[in-house]
Amino acid sequence: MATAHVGSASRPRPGSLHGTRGISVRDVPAQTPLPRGRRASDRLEQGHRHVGRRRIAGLRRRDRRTLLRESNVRRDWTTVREDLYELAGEIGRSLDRPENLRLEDALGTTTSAPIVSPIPVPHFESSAMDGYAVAGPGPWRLVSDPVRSSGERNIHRRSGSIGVGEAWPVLTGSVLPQGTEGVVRIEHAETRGTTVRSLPDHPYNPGRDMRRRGEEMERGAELVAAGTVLGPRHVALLAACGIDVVSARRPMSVSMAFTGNEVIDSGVPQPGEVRDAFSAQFPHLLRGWGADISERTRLHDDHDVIREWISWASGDLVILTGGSGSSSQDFVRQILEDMCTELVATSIAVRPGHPTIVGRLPGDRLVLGLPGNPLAAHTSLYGLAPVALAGFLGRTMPRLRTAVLGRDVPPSRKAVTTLAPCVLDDDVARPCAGTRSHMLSGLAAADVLAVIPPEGATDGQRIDCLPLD
Ligand SMILES: Nc1nc2c(c(=O)[nH]1)N[C@H]1C(S)=C(S)[C@@H](COP(=O)(O)OP(=O)(O)OC[C@H]3O[C@@H](n4cnc5c(N)ncnc54)[C@H](O)[C@@H]3O)O[C@H]1N2
Ligand code: MOO
Repeated sequence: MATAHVGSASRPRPGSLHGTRGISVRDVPAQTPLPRGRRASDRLEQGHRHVGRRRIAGLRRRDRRTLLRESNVRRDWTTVREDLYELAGEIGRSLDRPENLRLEDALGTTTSAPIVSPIPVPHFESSAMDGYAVAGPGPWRLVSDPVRSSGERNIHRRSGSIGVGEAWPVLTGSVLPQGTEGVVRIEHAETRGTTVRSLPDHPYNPGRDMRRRGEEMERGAELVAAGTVLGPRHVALLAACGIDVVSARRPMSVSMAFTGNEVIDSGVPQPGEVRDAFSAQFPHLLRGWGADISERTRLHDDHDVIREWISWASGDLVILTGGSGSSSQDFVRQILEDMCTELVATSIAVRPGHPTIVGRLPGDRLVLGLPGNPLAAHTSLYGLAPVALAGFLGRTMPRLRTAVLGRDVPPSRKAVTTLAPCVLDDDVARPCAGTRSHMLSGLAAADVLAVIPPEGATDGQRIDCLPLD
């Protein structure tokens, strides 16, 4: 990972052309021939290897501006993801706040330690069917009457014992009497008076339809690993094993603001207006990745308003959309470059989404400044937000899936990674139409975002893909 700290700035860095307190930038021109076996993305990151997570807190404003001007180079997309994961992990660990949560409050939280079973599973010998517990070959003599439920009486708990030639009525899940050698299902038995026989077409099999203590898991077996996002299925297993309290990290809280005076919330947009294409679904996407939305709001394009909101945003992760460009009216960029104490990226070598800003705000908060262009905002969100959440919560880095590319994609003219909305046809990713960064029709049709490397990819090549859920 490329890390540069202002404090360690005096060390000369290989490959730097010039330095500002040791932080220097060298942009390798895209047309430079690549050494054998190197990818264009290697070149990009190699050229900028000292541009990365850098602490800028405490710098004088002028030094900060110089640093940012020089560091406003495109960082490799994969490296930005790795650096973001690491920074989010640092912040998550520094806050160190696993909590003991009641199981019913734990859904969607992330376990901070492995959870083991306090009991063997199953924890007692029981019948898997309604019928008769028996011992020895049939016929058998019933030694107990069936019991009937009434009130709070738990008839599954009734215990007893049988000997060879004896039968005992059982229910699915009830304790087997001592001496049981097998269970005869009720529909496979004929009962006359106190005599029970197996029907001729269902001969008795000893050992059948019994649930053995510990056959699924031993006591102490791991039920869920540390770092597991507890879903309904995990909660079911934990409940079945008698777990009442789990040690888990609470979800990462997210504050979201959507900027743009031209953005309208409802109805058909007029010329000069756009209909907000983010706020209806971004919070849901984030919740699906394990976040808790603490704030969502629309903000006017007003420097002071945006700055004030960022200062007070309470989320562990602060997300803004729009204003990420470099014009005098793009306040989000100006404010984040001023406020961030550490910057992972001010520009990413990815298309769409290159103006995305990734950094750390005072108060141990992460920030993503997403572009306003609708496809770019989505590709940045899908590419970065799950990584931030995973790092923060101590989960593993979200996996990319792979697919076979369904057609040639030429090298990128700007040596950037392309996130291409693709339809999945079995294992074949076919690029969609309608994927310029202001368009959404390709994304709506797509199943994945194919990660096309800067050098392009050929028909039939296996490539990474970001899932779109
Ligand atoms: N001179 C340059 N201009 C632009 C560049 C560049 O490199 N040089 N980059 C372009 C790219 S790429 C992007 S992406 C955008 C980044 O724009 P901003 O993040 O500053 O966003 P805005 O200017 O506020 O908006 C851009 C676009 O998106 C629409 N928008 C904004 N919010 C929403 C929303 N909630 N729902 C739907 N659409 C939204 C907004 O109306 C604009 O059309 O800059 C390019 N320009
Ligand atoms: O990079 Mo822009 O973010 O292509 O739309």
